[in-house]
Amino acid sequence: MTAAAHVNWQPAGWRDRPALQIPAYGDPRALAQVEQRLASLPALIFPGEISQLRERLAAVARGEAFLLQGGDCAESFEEFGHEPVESTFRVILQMAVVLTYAAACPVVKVGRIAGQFAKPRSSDVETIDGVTLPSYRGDIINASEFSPAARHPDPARLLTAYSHSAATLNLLRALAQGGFADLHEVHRWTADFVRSSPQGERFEELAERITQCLAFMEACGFDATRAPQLHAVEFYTSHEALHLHYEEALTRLDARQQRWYGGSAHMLWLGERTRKLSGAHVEYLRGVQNPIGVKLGPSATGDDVLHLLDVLDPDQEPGRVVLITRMGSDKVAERLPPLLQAVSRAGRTPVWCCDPMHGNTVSSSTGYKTRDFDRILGEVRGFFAAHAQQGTHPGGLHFEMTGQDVTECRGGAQALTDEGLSSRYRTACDPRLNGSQSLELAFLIADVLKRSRA
Ligand SMILES: O=C[C@H](O)[C@H](O)COP(=O)(O)O
Ligand SMILES: C=C(OP(=O)(O)O)C(=O)O
Repeated sequence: MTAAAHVNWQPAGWRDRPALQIPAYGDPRALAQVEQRLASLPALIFPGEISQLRERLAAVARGEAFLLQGGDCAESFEEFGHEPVESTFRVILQMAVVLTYAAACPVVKVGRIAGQFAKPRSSDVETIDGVTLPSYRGDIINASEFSPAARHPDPARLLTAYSHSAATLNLLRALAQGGFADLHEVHRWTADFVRSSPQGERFEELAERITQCLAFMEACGFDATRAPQLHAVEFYTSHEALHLHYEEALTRLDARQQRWYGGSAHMLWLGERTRKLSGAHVEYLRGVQNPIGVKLGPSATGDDVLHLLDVLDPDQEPGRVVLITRMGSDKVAERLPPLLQAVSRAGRTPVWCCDPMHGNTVSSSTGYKTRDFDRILGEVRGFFAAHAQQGTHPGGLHFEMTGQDVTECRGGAQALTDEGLSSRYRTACDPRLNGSQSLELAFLIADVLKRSRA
């Protein structure tokens, strides 16, 4: 958006629009105090980083790079600590290495992390054994425990979300820049529980080839100390911009460019349930400079997408919008091509990204929300096939995943079944791929990506 366009935009402008999925707070004064406090704290990210990510995404849109976005469905205050952050970071690194090696193209790494605390829900209430309470909406709003006190929206949680995000980001910056992500350390990235699995062994072979390549190049005189790309990675954060009180309070004006930016994450996305043109979420997101993701489910039409692009990206800026399609494995072949055609015909070149998680959620016979590994892979294959047919660029993938050894999605080489789900089902909301399933998927997708780029 040009600087002039901001004349008609203010961070609080969303308040005049219907704001879906944000609960009413019982004590508006307490909420306002928290907002004031947040507004006085430093932004978590800086405008230069946003510009850099926009450049990287522009390369993805041109077909010169690939986007990998992944992380928790919902981050949790209780599970917070070094281990969950490091394990997710290392699996994203592993997946990125697998994809980079196969497709010989740079992978832009974006975590659903350091702020993914608000969840849109299908129903406002949950009923258990005849008791009805407000739904759990993510730790920034209420707690998942099923009691009236826990489900009450508490404004103090916004401050906790901010401090958890700041600490997570601090760790991510250290992991990305401080030696852990050095390509010479590639052998150390595999978690113990994955190491002896077929995908762990396959990764070890790849790591060995990379190590040999580095040794060969260094023997030929290549000075690795002068190649910063080998020693550190760029890692960006993202979350759904759902809780607009939080987002507004962290919005800052970049004095140099006279443009607003969202200071809570590098990339923000608009959810499938809040993408109505006249709604508060679109109004907020149109005014910030961050790259904007837009979730598109099976009901989205070509016109819906074009109208959203007109509002969110009126100047057709490279790297501004990432269209994240989540159709379901059974619908992707029918629903995706009309969107690709409409957008191409309009001469638009957004990043196209596939979220194979949210259209593939089912209930297990044992009462858990789950997703099947094969259907996840099926949607990814359908995404690549639709792009190949339409001549558009399949730019990236978006996963709900964790580096930990959870049992939330069925299938994969681990052959998790309904009965196995209960042993380590820990998600606060939707089922995630575990570290082993994520790596397995990366190897399978690497083959598809390689063919698509060839
Ligand atoms: O992550 C996405 C949504 O918040 C989630 O799928 C909603 O789940 P629900 O349908 O159980 O509310
Ligand atoms: C809520 C999410 O997705 P969607 O808006 O696609 O349902 C999500 O990615 O957390």
